[in-house]
This record gives sequence, C-alpha cells and structure tokens, in this order.
Amino acid sequence: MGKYLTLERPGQSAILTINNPPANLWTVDSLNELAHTMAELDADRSYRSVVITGAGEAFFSAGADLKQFLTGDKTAALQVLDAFAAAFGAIRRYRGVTVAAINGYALGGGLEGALACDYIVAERGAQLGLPEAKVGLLPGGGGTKLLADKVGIARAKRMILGGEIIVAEKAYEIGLVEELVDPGFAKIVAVSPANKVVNQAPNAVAEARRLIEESSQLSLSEHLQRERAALVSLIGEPEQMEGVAAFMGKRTPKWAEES
Ligand SMILES: C/C=C/C(=O)SCCNC(=O)CCNC(=O)[C@H](O)C(C)(C)COP(=O)(O)OP(=O)(O)OC[C@H]1O[C@@H](n2cnc3c(N)ncnc32)[C@H](O)[C@@H]1OP(=O)(O)O
Repeated sequence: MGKYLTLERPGQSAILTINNPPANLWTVDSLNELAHTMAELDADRSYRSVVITGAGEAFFSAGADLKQFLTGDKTAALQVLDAFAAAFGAIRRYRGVTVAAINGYALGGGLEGALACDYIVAERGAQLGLPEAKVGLLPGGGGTKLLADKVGIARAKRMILGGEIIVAEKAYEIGLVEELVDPGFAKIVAVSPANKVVNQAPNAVAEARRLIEESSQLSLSEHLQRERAALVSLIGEPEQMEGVAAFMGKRTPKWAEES
C-alpha cells in the first residue's frame, strides 16, 4: 500500500488505484510512486497485466496538480515533466498488458496516463480531454503525440487547441477508448481484456507488444526486419514448442516461467 496508489492483486492482474484527493492529481511524488510501482510489477513474474484506475466515482485523474505551476519556476516544472516521463515510460515499458479503467474525469496528465496504457475502458458519462491550454500550459506527458496517434491529427487538434472535453460515449465513437461500460464497471471489465493475456504465451506477448510500440518510429522495411528477427527468436524455444504442440494435441498450453 503506497501513499498515493493502492495495489490490489486479484489473480494474475494487478489493479493500481490512483488515490490522491481531491482529484487523484499527479505530483512529482505521486508520479515517482507510480514509476516505482510499475518497475516492481514489471519484475514480479506472477503478474501478466496491470489495470490502472482512480479512487472514488468522480475522478480517474484531473491531471497534474496545478499548484506545481503557480510560481512559474522552470526548474520545478522540469521536475514535474521528468516525473511524468519516468512514470508513463514505466507504463509503456511494462512487459505485460496495461489497461486504463476510466471513471469520472480523465483530464490533462490523467488522460495522458491512460494513453500510456495499451487499452482504455471507460464508464459512460466519464469525461476526457487535454485542456492544458486553458491554463497556459500544454500536454506534457506525451499527449500531443499519443492522442493524435489514436484519434488522428485533426481531431487531436480540435480537442487540444479547443480545450474540448468529450464524454466517454463520444470517445468510444472516435476510437479514443476501446470499451464503453456502465458506471461502476470499468475496473471489473478492465480486468477482463487484461486477463486474456494470461492465456497467451508470455514471451510472444512481450515481443509483439514491443514491436507495436516501436512501429511508428520505423520505416516498413526496418520494421519488417525487426519483426522477422523477433519471430525467429521465438522459434524452437520451449514456449513456442509447447504452444504448437498443445494446439496439435488439442490441449491447453502450459507456459513456463518467462525468460
Ligand atoms: C503539464 C501539465 C499537465 C496537466 O495535467 S495540467 C492540468 C490539466 N487538468 C485540468 O486543467 C483540470 C482542472 N480541473 C477542472 O477543470 C475541474 O476540477 C474539473 C472539471 C475536473 C471538475 O470540476 P468540479 O466537479 O467542479 O470539481 P472542482 O471543485 O473543480 O475540483 C475538486 C477539487 O479538486 C481541485 N482540482 C481539480 N483539478 C485540479 C488540478 N488539476 N490541480 C489542482 N487542483 C485541482 C479543485 O481545485 C477542487 O479543490 P477545492 O475543493 O480545494 O476547491
């Protein structure tokens, strides 16, 4: 149990709940705790997936605590940005699958934390946006790229430049969230797509995830080379042999410890 995050461990998915009243805000300390917890979960081979959600009904997270920007101190601002980079980088580097379960408001750095995850499940009526420009800031946790990657440049501009906050139903329609659920169900449903990964081959999942993450930075020919090398690295390994043998033998595969 941390100071800003609580960790539940039902089965092979860990549930990480942001618990920093009044609005589950990100500060240097809460972000450092997130980075540290994700690194610990990454090293703990008993988990294959992590669900991130917000405590209470009203807020997933309203983003960075704006008090941190009151003095206009650039050094202090850089500390916040470094903490965002470390925490959200730790989510992106996690070897398993990460799912954001959005309840209530997911704004600014709150939505950026969700965008660092592999999928987003959101409750009907939840509100999502990157409204930093309203207070003279701009998204500092990867939002100007990650939102555009998901919803397209024009829609991301409309949201970021206009400070547009959209409801989960609209976010689902435009591909910002992958699953829409009734209020109170995000966490429960998020565990379910997360749990699918538990049945998949661990090293194959980790490699496929890495390839998808890297894909936008590479040309198709470079990417195909990496994909080929990754697939060949799996061939003949115990995991791959077990997967195909189990299919041919009409039985459920038994995965060994991940390498
Ligand atoms: C690099 C930068 C990254 C960033 O993330 S910048 C921050 C981006 N986020 C925002 O701009 C959201 C700011 N918050 C809001 O606009 C509103 O809140 C909401 C629309 C989310 C909710 O409004 P309502 O339901 O009326 O609640 P309430 O009374 O405004 O909020 C409850 C308490 O939470 C505090 N709070 C909310 N968001 C922040 C924040 N981002 N930084 C600091 N405090 C925040 C409020 O002030 C208040 O506190 P009190 O009860 O003491 O008056």
